[in-house]
Amino acid sequence: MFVTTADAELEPPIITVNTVLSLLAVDYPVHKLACYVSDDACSPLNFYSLVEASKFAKLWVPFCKKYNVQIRAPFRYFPDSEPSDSSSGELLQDWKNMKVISENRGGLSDEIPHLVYISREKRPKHPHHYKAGAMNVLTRVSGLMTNAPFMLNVDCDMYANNPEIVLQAMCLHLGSKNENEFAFIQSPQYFYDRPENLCILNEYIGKGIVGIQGPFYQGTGAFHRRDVVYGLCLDQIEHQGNIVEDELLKKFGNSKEFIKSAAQTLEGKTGGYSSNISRSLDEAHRVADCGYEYGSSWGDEVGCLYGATAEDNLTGLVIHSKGWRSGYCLPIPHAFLGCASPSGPAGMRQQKRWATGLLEILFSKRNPILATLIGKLQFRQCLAYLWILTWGLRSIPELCYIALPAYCIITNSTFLPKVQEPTVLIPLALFVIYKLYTLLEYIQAGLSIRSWWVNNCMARIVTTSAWLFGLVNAALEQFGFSEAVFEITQKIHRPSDVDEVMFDDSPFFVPGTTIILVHLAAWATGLLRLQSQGAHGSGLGDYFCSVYVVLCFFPFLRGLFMTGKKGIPWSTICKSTALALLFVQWCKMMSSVN
Ligand SMILES: O=c1ccn([C@@H]2O[C@H](COP(=O)(O)OP(=O)(O)O[C@H]3O[C@H](CO)[C@@H](O)[C@H](O)[C@H]3O)[C@@H](O)[C@H]2O)c(=O)[nH]1
Ligand SMILES: [Mn+2]
Repeated sequence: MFVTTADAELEPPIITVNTVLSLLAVDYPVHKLACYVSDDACSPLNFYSLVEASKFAKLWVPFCKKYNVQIRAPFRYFPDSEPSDSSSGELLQDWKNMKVISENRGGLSDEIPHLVYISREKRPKHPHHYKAGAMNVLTRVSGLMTNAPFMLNVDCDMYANNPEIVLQAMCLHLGSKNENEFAFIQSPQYFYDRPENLCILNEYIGKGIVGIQGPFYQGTGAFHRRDVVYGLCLDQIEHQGNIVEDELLKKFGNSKEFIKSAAQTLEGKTGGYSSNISRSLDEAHRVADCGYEYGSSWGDEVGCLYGATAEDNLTGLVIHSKGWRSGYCLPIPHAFLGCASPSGPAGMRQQKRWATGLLEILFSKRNPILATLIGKLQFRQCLAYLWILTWGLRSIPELCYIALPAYCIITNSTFLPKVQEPTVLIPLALFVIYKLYTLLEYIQAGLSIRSWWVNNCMARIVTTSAWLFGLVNAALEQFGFSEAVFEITQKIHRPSDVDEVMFDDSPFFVPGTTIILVHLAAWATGLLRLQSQGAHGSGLGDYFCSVYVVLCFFPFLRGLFMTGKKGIPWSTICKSTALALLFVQWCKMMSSVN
C-alpha cells in the first residue's frame, strides 16, 4: 500500500496520517500488508506525525476490528457527537477511551501492518519526475522489503472508506476465471463533503469502458500487479522463468538485491521477504538514490512512466497497449474518499495541468492511435482514450462557437436560417435533442436538474479557460519553450461553496470575462441598430445563442458587479475590456471588408 505526499503545507500531515491509519486498519491478514509512505517534502512534520500515528495505530486498529468500525479514518469517525444511546455500554466506554486516547495518545500494543517512511533523495539538476518518480522509488523499496505481488497506491488525501476494499480488489484479481485477466483494478475517485454529481459522472464513464479494455488508471485507488508494473506483457506469461541477469541489470538498474526480487516477481514466485525488513535498509537507500535510474528502463518501460504530468493516464495507456485489461471495483460503501477538487483558481490550475498532461500523451510516441495500429490497444478503447486526451484541443472550437453569435450580431449577419424558414428546425432539433439527452442521462443517474445545469456551465467555463491555457502550455512544451511542472493541488478539510466560481487576478478568468463583455457589446450594437434600421441581418437565432452563452457564463456576469472572492478583480476586467474592444473592432473590419 503506497501513499504519496509532497508538501506539508498544501497537504497537511493530519490528512496523510488519517489516510495511513485507514489503510493500516483494513480487513485483511496483517502479515500480508505493508504501508509505504513517500514524502517528497522530506518534512519533519510528516515524519513525526507518522511516528505518532504508528503508535496510535496500535490502539486504533484493534479497536476498529473489534467493533467492526466502518469508517477507519479517525477524523471522519470522531464527529462531535457520541454514538447513539442504543449502542452497548462497552462500546460506549471504549469509544470514550478511544476518543480520549486519540486526543492524548497512549500505548497498548497489537499487531499492525509494517509502516515504512521513505523520503527519496532529490538534487537540483537531477529530474525527480514528481509523482511518477516517487511511485517508482516506492516500487523499488517495497520490492526489496516485502515484495508483495500486488500494490495499491493512493494520494495522501484518499482514505480507505470501505475496510473490505483490499479483500474485494483481491477477489477481482485472483477470483476471476483467468487469474491473469487484469493488470490493475481501479476504484473511482469519490470525495467527501461534496455533492456527488461529478463523481457519479466519472463512475459512469468508467462503467462504459469496462466492457472494452477497462477503466483508465486514475493515479489513486488502483491495485496493480507488480509484474505488470515491471513491464510484463500478456504473451510473456507462459515463458516466464530463465530471465537473463544481464538483461535485468539493464532494465532495473544495478542493485543485485533488487534484481533478485524482480526476477522472483517476474517468474511468478512470491513471498519470503516479510521476515526482516530492516535488513534491506542499506540497499533501500541505494535504490532511492536520485541517480539510481540513469541508464535503466525505469520510467520508460518499467514502473510509472515519465514524460507527461498525467503520469497515471500514460501508465495505464501503455499497459492497455500491451493487451492487458483493467477491472473496476465499485463496492458499497465507496472504496476511497478524498478532499474535493478545489474550486476557483486552484481548481483551474488542476484542470490546466490535466489538459496539458493529457495533450503531452497525445503528442507523444505512446499515443493511442499508434498503440492501436502497432500495439494491442483495441479500437474502441482507443476512442475512449482520444476522448479524454483531446480535452485541451476542444477549447479552440468551443471558443469559436461561443464567439460566433456575437460576431454575427455585431456584423449584422447570421449563421442560422431565419425563424420563418423550415430549415431552422435542423439546428434547433440538434440543440434540443442533445440537451434533453444529457439531461435524461443525469436523471437516470439519479442526479438533479440543477447539477446538470451547473455542470453544463462549468464545462463551458473550464473548456474555454483552464483547458485553453493547458493547450497553450502543451504547445509551448512541444516547441521547447517551457517544461512541465506538477503543481500540487491544495487539500482542504472542508471546502465551501464547491459549485461557485471564485475569482482572483490570475489569467484564467480573462477568457470568461471577455466572453461576457463581447456578448454584452454585441447586444448593445445589435439593439441600437434594430431601432434605427430594422432587422434583416442577424435574427432571433443569433440572439438566442448569445443569451444561452451569457447564461452559461452567468457567474462572470455577476462577478462584474460583486466584490470579494465572487467579484472579478479590476485588473482582469481591464484586460478583458481591451480584448473585447479588439474583438469588436475586428468584427467591424470584417463587415466593412464584405
Ligand atoms: O512531486 C510530487 C507531486 C505530487 N505528488 C503526489 O501526487 C499526488 C497527487 O497530487 P495532487 O496534487 O493531489 O493532484 P490531483 O490533481 O488531485 O491528482 C490527480 O491527478 C494526478 C495526475 O495529474 C494523479 O496522479 C492523481 O492520482 C490524481 O488524483 C499527491 O498525493 C501528491 O502528494 C508527489 O508525490 N510528488
Ligand atoms: Mn488530489
